[in-house]
Amino acid sequence: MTTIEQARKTAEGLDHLSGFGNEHSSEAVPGALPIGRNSPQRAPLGLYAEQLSGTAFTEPRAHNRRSWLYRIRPSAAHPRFVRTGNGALSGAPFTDSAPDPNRLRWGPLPDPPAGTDFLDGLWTLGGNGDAAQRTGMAVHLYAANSPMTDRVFSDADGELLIVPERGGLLLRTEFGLLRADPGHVALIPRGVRFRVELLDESVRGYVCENYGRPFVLPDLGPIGANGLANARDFLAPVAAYEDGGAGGDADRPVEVVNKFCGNLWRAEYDHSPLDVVAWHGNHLPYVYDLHRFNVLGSISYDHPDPSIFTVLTSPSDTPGLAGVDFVVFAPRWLVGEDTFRPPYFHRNVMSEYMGLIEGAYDAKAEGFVPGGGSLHNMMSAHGPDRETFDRASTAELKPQKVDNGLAFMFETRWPVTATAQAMAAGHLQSGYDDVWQGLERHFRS
Ligand SMILES: O=C(O)Cc1cc(O)ccc1O
Ligand SMILES: [Fe+2]
Repeated sequence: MTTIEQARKTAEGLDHLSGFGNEHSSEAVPGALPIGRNSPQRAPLGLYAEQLSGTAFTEPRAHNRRSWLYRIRPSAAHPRFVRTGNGALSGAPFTDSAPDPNRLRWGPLPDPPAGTDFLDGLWTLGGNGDAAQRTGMAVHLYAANSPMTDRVFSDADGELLIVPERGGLLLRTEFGLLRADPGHVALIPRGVRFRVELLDESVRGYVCENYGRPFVLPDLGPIGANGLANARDFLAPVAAYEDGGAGGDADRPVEVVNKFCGNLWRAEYDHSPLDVVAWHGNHLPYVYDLHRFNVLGSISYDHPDPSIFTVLTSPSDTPGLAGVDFVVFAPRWLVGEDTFRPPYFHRNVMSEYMGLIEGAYDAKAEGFVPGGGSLHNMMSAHGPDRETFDRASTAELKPQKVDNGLAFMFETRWPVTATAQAMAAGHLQSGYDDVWQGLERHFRS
């Protein structure tokens, strides 16, 4: 069997635990989870007990995130980390180019050389804030064609929201296995070790690295108790562990790569750190199928603000102001009467990075393609391109199903500074401004 066939077989029919932010528990071996306490004098089955804290010990109960891991070796048993190359990955603060008020748009990342795994295939587009201050976010793209073999990654800087666009991923995490196909998203919490295997020859997608408060479901206010992303559709893994070196083979060392304050550090372990036999807690990885999103919208007139499409939000200290929102433009009906139905022209104090998972987006006739992305920074004027404006201004307003695409947005409170590599990239499109050329003067006084 090829490694892809093996990964596909493993990814078939994985068990899950459903719910968002829940206190879940799971054991891969019966009896591995202590009952009634976290730190018994001797943990069951000779395991080591270890707490992983995603929030300060003292944060309010409603925000508090931590998990208890029962593992073959404690995480503390590791050699010294040394700096390794960052590749095309970088972290906030982003200072290698000036924040740019122009509308920017990129085509997809070029295919990487053979043998590129998920970690080597990460390419930073830009971001804001400061990883060391635990504020802001980064936008990364990835393109890979090889599984992570004998190596594991963890990000101390933030949680990783992975948005596959091409090809499926099998994520082997400390908490167990998850699969993420295009149209699904996966979240790896801060500090959780994981390895990415591929379910297809070539994979590509987007990553939002969130340095700030962990993503939560948005409040629903007058919407009521249900709707948007429903909590029960978020799936955490069940416990699964590796015993020994890489792939369970004691003689194969494992490279553990840790992203810390923007840089990559590596250490060679003599065992896999994915050796958690049981766990309980709420600092957990999960997957979510974007097709499950319950899209709400206007059933009378006008185009609602896209905040109504928020899947996950990372709150700031200011109520209603997100460090970053993850927003999805999923298939939906448009029925607004006397309404310009596509996204309106606007200037926004928030900065908008958009990507396309499949198909097309209703504000752009051409040029915004799957795997590509656009950046409309703080106060930059944007909206429908000329072709879309002309079409939608004269369209017959019968009920219309928009079901030819899946787009998303990382909307953030601070301007996104693109990296120098993103500003110099061959796939940065020139002439993006032209999509708004030819919007004629129609004024009659
Ligand atoms: O710019 C965009 O395409 C995203 C967007 C969509 C929408 O429906 C309303 C506002 C907005 O910023
Ligand atoms: Fe916008």
